Amino acid sequence: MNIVRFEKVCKEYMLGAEHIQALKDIDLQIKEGEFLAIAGPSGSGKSTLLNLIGCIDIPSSGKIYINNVDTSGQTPDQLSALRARTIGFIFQTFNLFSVLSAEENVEYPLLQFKELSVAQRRERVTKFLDIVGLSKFGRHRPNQLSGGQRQRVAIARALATHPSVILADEPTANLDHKTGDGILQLMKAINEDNGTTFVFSTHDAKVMAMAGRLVRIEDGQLIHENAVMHA
Ligand SMILES: Nc1ncnc2c1ncn2[C@@H]1O[C@H](COP(=O)(O)OP(=O)(O)OP(=O)(O)O)[C@@H](O)[C@H]1O
Repeated sequence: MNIVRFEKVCKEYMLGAEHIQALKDIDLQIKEGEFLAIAGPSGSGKSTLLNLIGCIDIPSSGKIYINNVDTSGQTPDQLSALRARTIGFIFQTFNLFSVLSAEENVEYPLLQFKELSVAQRRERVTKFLDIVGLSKFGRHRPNQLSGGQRQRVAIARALATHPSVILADEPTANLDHKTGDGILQLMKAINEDNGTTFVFSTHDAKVMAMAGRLVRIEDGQLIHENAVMHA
């Protein structure tokens, strides 16, 4: 099943009087269970594309379907509910709450799901901190964790809501090579073990090489796609 479908999607920004065409006629389909990299140089449109998939932003024209739901017909409230239930986010700067412990950071997005009991929330927190290898660090605050550990907390937080797809905007950009490698390996293992769909942007060739599928973007256009044989 397609989790994401873009049909002739364009995104324009106005910068003063200047018209910036950030994305042009993007046609893209992302299937359940993919481990997909979006690669391209700085300014090519990777973040814009991820923001549109994540319903953080809306297209100037074209259609975006998430789980076969046409997002163009949705109100801002409906879009934010769709986002909360369907999309997990991982950021290059981790974006954890510094005053909350690792456990509390993972629990935070679950607080809006009124159908979950306290026990069910705790169960998910324990499960996903375990999956990312941080069972012993639940009480630590972000400033008591390394960069790689912080990104692992962010991955657990993204997984906790059981999203259809996890979007990661340059998830290794602020990590040294070895730590970044570990984060990618972890995402890949979660993809293989649980079938979680990941879409991540990168301009790092080593990160691209780990993708199941690579989508290249340049000047706001998809230039070619290929399956990565050794992934
Ligand atoms: N809010 C905005 N207002 C105006 N222009 C924008 C805005 N956001 C992005 N752009 C422009 O759209 C284009 C694509 O930007 P985008 O951030 O998607 O690129 P990127 O590939 O993610 O770059 P990087 O790798 O440097 O993060 C760029 O020309 C950028 O300057």
